[in-house]
Amino acid sequence: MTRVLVDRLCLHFPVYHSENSTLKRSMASAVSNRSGQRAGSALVEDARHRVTIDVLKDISFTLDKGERLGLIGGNGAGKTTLLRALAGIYEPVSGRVRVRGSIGTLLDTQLGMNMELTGLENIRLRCLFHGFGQAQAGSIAQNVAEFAELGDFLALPVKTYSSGMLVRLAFGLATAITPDVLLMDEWLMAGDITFLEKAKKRIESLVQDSDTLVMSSHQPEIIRRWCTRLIWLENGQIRMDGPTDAVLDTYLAA
Ligand SMILES: Nc1ncnc2c1ncn2[C@@H]1O[C@H](COP(=O)(O)OP(=O)(O)OP(=O)(O)O)[C@@H](O)[C@H]1O
Repeated sequence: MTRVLVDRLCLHFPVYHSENSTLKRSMASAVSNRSGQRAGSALVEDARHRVTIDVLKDISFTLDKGERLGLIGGNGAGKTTLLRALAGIYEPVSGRVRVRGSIGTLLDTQLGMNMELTGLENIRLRCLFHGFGQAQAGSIAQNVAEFAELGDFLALPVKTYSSGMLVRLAFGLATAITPDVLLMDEWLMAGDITFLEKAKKRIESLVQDSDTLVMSSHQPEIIRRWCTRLIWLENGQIRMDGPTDAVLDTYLAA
């Protein structure tokens, strides 16, 4: 069963809006011609003289149930943007993205979190969103409370949390519900040592239980342990797609 379909996905971001800017003029002059892109550059000037960064260019792949895909590539290659496009946060400029089944995201601590509500209210809201009944919502709330160890803070608005506390809540919540497709960016590293150890154990069991995984990482040992397949992104394009060892060995040797 195909869980994820990405078909000729293209995504770009405008880098400048103002008409009379020195920055815009200097960026535009970096683009060799007005209709296209300079070889090897991500900068493009379109027909309306807007300078944009071409972040993802013609990305196509499918993922079957059970596959664990790692995204690798240098800084700015487009890994996070691709994860966000899979999560539905970014709409494709062209091409399409289809994900079949429930999606769980570990991309950003504030994603899906209402900062005005308390920790407990955020947990209940997420359960409501997933259509869970009261009993299941209660056990998820207990599970998150035990994991996050936030005590009385769970009854306070999330905007009063420190960044480490927010990570505990977001991470606990995101990992309490096992999705069909788990999308995960680099580890959320804003925690203390005890928390990171707990987080590692919890994420390992979530990765095992989710049937399909897409994760971005710069850590070869994590990639080898968790991924069955790798896509190497370079300047927003797929440079290589294949079994983990083959792609990682080529990437590390390059
Ligand atoms: N909201 C945005 N507006 C403009 N440019 C953006 C935006 N988000 C990302 N970019 C650009 O898109 C490109 C790809 O960024 P992305 O974060 O996807 O890379 P990455 O492969 O995840 O990098 P890293 O390994 O450094 O996290 C970069 O050139 C970045 O500057």
